[in-house]
Amino acid sequence: MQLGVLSRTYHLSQIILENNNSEEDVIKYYSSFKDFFSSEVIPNVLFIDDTLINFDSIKKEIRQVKKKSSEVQLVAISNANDIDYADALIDCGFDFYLLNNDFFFKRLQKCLNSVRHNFFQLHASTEISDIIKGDSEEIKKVFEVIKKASTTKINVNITGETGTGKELVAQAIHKQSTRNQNPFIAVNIAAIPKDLIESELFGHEEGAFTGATKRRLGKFEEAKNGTLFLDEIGELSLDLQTKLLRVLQENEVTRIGSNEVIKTDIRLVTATHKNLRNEVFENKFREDLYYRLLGLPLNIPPLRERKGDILNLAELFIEEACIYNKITPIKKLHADAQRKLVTYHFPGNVRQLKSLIELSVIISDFKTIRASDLLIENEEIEDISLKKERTLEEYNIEIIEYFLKKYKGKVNFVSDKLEMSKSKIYKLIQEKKLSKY
Ligand SMILES: Nc1ncnc2c1ncn2[C@@H]1O[C@H](COP(=O)(O)OP(=O)(O)OP(=O)(O)O)[C@@H](O)[C@H]1O
Repeated sequence: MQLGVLSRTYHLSQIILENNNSEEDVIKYYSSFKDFFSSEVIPNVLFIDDTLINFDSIKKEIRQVKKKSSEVQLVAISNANDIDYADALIDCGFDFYLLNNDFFFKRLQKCLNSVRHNFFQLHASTEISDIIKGDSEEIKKVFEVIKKASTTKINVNITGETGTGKELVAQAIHKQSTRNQNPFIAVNIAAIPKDLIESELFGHEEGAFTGATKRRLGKFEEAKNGTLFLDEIGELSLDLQTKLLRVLQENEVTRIGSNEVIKTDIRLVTATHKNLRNEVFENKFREDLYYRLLGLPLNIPPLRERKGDILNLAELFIEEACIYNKITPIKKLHADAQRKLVTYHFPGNVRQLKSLIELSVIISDFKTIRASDLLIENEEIEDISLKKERTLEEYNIEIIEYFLKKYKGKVNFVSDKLEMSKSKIYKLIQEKKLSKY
C-alpha cells in the first residue's frame, strides 16, 4: 500500500515508517499540498499533520485530493485533545483523527489496520467464485442464476435455510452488476422492532412522530442506484406490504411526515427462509406483492444436500481462522474429522460449519484437527434417533418433540421451523401422541 505523509516536518514520516508493521508499504513524503498535487503518485492513505490544516482552505483541498483519487483515505494528526476540533475535521472530509500524545503509536497501528481493511474491502474481487466458495454441482447452478440476475435489473427472491449464504449471494449479485459502484444496503426485517420498520425503510422527517428528533433517510433512499437487500421479507406486516407494493409500482418513496415524493432506482433482492407461497395461501402475504417480488427465484440448497462443498469450505475457514489468530502452520483436518463433517447434517448450514471450525482451530492442541475437536451440539440426540428403527410417524413425532423442547414449547416457532401447520401440532398434542407435552 502507498502511504503519503503531508507534513512540514520529515520527522512524522519517520515515525510512521518505524511503527508501520507491514514491510510492503511504501511511504511518500510531501511538504505542502502543492507538492502533493504535482506528484504523480497517488497514495492509498494520506496523513496530514495539523500544522498544515487551515480551516479556510481545507475543505477545498480535501475536495481536490478526493478528486485526484476518490479512494484515498485521509488521516488528520493533531496535538489538540479537543473533540469539537476533531469533529470539525471529520466534517471537512477526514476519515480518521489521530491524537498525537503518549498513545500515538498504538492508535497509529489501529488506524493502519482499519485503513488496510477498507483498502482490501474496496479492492476485493468481484468474481462470484471469490465471494461464494464451493464447487459442488448444486452451488455451480446457483452461480449460473447469479450471472443471469447480474446482467438484468430483475428483482431476485432468494430462498434457503438459515446460514446457507443468502446475504452473500445478494452481495455477489450486486458486485457483479453495473450498480456495483453504488451502495449495497442490507436490512433484516426480523431484526427491527415492528413499529420502526416503516421509518427504517422509507425514512422520516423531523417531528414526524415522538422521538423523531432529526430527519432520517430510509434504506430505499440510501440504496439509491444500488441494491437493496430485504432479508426475512416474510416478516413484513400486511399494512407495510401494501406500502412496499406501492413503492415498487411507482418507483418512488415518501418519508413519514413528508409530502415530498422521491424517485427511487434500486434493484431489490429479497430473501426468506419461509415458504412465501404458503404464506399467500394462509393470507399472511399479499399475492400481488409475492408476484412482484418473485422476479428471478434463486434457491440455495442446504449444506447437507451439497456435501461436496463441506470439506472445501472447512479448509477455507481453517485457513482464515489460522491467519486471523496468527497460527502457523495452517492446521489440517484429520481423516476422522473429515468423516465427522461429511456425515453431519448441519441444521445451521455454512454459518454453523464456520463457527464449528473457528472453535476447533482454537481448541485443537496439535497441527491436526481431530473429530473430538469438532464440538457438535446435540450430536447424540441425532445419532440415537437414527440408530433406532421406527416408523415414519414415530420419527416425525420425535422431531416435533425435539423442536418443542428446543423452543420451550412455543408452537409458533416449531410450526415455522418445520413448515408444519400449528393445528397439526396442536392435534398431536391433544391426541397425546407427543408424550412430553
Ligand atoms: N458459499 C460460501 N462461501 C463462503 N462463506 C459462506 C458461504 N455461504 C455462507 N457463508 C458464510 O456463512 C455465514 C452465513 O451466511 P449468510 O449470512 O449469507 O447466510 P443467510 O442465509 O443470509 O443467513 P440467515 O438466513 O440466518 O440470514 C456468513 O459468515 C457467510 O460469509
